[in-house]
Amino acid sequence: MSEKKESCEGCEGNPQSFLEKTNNFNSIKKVIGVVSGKGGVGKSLVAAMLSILINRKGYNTGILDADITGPSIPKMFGINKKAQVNEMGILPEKTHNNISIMSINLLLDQADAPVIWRGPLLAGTVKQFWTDVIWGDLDFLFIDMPPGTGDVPLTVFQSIPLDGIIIVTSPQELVSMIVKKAYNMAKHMNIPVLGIIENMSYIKCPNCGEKIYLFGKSNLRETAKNLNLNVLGEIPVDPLMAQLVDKGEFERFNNDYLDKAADKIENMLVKDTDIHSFV
Ligand SMILES: Nc1ncnc2c1ncn2[C@@H]1O[C@H](COP(=O)(O)OP(=O)(O)OP(=O)(O)O)[C@@H](O)[C@H]1O
Repeated sequence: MSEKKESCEGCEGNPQSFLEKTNNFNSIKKVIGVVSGKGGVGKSLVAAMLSILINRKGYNTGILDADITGPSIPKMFGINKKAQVNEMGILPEKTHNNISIMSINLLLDQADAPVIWRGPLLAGTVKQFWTDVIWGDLDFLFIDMPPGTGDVPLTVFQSIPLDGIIIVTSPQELVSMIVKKAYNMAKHMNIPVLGIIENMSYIKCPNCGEKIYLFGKSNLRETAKNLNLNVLGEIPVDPLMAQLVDKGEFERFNNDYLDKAADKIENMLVKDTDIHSFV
């Protein structure tokens, strides 16, 4: 009879954890990743909208811009200062309404300099934003994840303890397997998927208010149902939002597209991660 040995670290029974600890100055209650299967679908816009809405509810909020090669968070908030670094770590910049922000653009001498780095360096930088940034006390930290499902997002998934992810998609994207890839990646890593947000779902006719589905009606709900996911919101193409982004005044946006999503995220804290409250 073979003797049953205790599983060691790395064995199936006890998979090795690559999770990194954040520094001792930080107390972060909930960490939420905002992901997309590919670039340009509005992931940064959604991460910023959710952070602003949660901040408006009175919670201490931060945004970790993990999109190192395409950082857009500081520009949306009109931040172009350089982050301060001291012997304790890196200090995030604050927006007008006190949202803490860290992005590679706050560390580069020139914000428009391209970051031509290989995967391990990109992933290492994101890890540092978790381990070396002095976020302090945060109720929610939103991570604008690197797009796609390559090695950089994978490392982020492995090294930062995410309480959940939100998948951002656009109508055309849903017909492909891209959403499923992001979903499967999270599932593989045992990270709860809080739901899907569809961006650029429609435009509203400025005269009669009719919704025009530029790409045809999407199969968002069907896809969500198949994957047993919540639809957390649908955002139209909204020129007012684009203008505020360009002016660096995104904190002033005024619409209710993601109000329900923000309520559900707030519930995570109230009900202490009862993830089932999402379903
Ligand atoms: N619903 C919308 N209405 C108007 N403009 C939008 C909308 N969604 C996104 N945009 C604009 O499209 C551009 C790309 O959006 P965003 O940076 O959020 O995409 P992303 O998925 O984060 O891109 P990447 O992955 O390449 O960083 C931005 O200029 C943003 O202001």
